[in-house]
Amino acid sequence: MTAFKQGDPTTLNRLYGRSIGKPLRTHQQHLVDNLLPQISPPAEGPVTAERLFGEDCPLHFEIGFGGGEHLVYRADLLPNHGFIGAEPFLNGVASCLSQVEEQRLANIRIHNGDALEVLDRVPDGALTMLYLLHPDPWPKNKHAKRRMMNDGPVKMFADKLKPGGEFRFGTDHPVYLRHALMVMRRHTDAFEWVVEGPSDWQNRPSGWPETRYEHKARTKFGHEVWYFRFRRR
Ligand SMILES: C[S@@+](CC[C@H](N)C(=O)[O-])C[C@H]1O[C@@H](n2cnc3c(N)ncnc32)[C@H](O)[C@@H]1O
Repeated sequence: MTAFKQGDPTTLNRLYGRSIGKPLRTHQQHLVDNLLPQISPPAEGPVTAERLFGEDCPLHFEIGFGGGEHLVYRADLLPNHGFIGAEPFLNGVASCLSQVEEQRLANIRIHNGDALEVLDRVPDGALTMLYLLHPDPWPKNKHAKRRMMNDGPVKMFADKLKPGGEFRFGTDHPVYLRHALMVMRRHTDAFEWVVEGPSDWQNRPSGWPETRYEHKARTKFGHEVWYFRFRRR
C-alpha cells in the first residue's frame, strides 16, 4: 500500500508489499504483453469515461483488486458501466486478464501499479462507485501510515465520488476495522454510513461477491468479514 504523509494530499508515492510472485504461465505472459497495454488507462492526463471507453458512462474504480474476481463480477453485471481496476501485483493482474479474455469483457481497464496514481487523474465527482476490499492490513502501529484508509486517500475518495456515489469497504482484520472506522468518523461531512443495524455490516450485501482472498479468510482462518457502504453526501 502507499502511505499517507501529513501535508501530502495523496500518498508517499511509494508502494509497499509484493509486486510479483511465481513466474507467469506462457499464456498469462502473453496477456500481460498484449492485452494489458490495450486496456491500460493512459499513462498521463485525465482518466475519463470518454477517454477509456469512447463515451460517457457511470465509472467504477476498484483499488487493489487482487485476482480480479470482484471487478470481473461487477463488470459482467453492469455491461454499460465502465470499470477501472488497479493492482500492483502482476500475478493478480494476469489472473484478471485471463477472466477479461474468457468473458470478453469490454468494459474493464486495468492499471498494473498504484491505485492512487490513477485515481488522482480521475476528474473530481466522476465516480459512481469506489471499492476497497481487504486492503493490506499493516497491523503494526508503526506501519499504520501505510494503510490505504488514511485521511489523505479518504479525502481523495470523497473528491472523486459524485454526490450519491458509493464507497464500499470490506475487511476481515479487526485492527484495520477499528482504524478504518476511526478514519471514516473524521469524514462524516463527506460520507454517510449506509447502515440500519449490525446485519448491515455482518452480512455481505447483494452484488458484492466473495473473492478468493475472502473465501480463504473465512474457511481457512475462520475470520469474520465486515462490509461497509458509505454514501457520498
Ligand atoms: C489482501 S489483498 C486483497 C485483494 C482483493 N481486494 C480481494 O479482496 O481479494 C490486498 C491487495 O491490495 C493490493 N495493493 C497494495 N497496495 C496497493 C496500491 N497502492 N494500489 C492498488 N493496490 C494495492 C495488493 O497488491 C493486494 O493485491
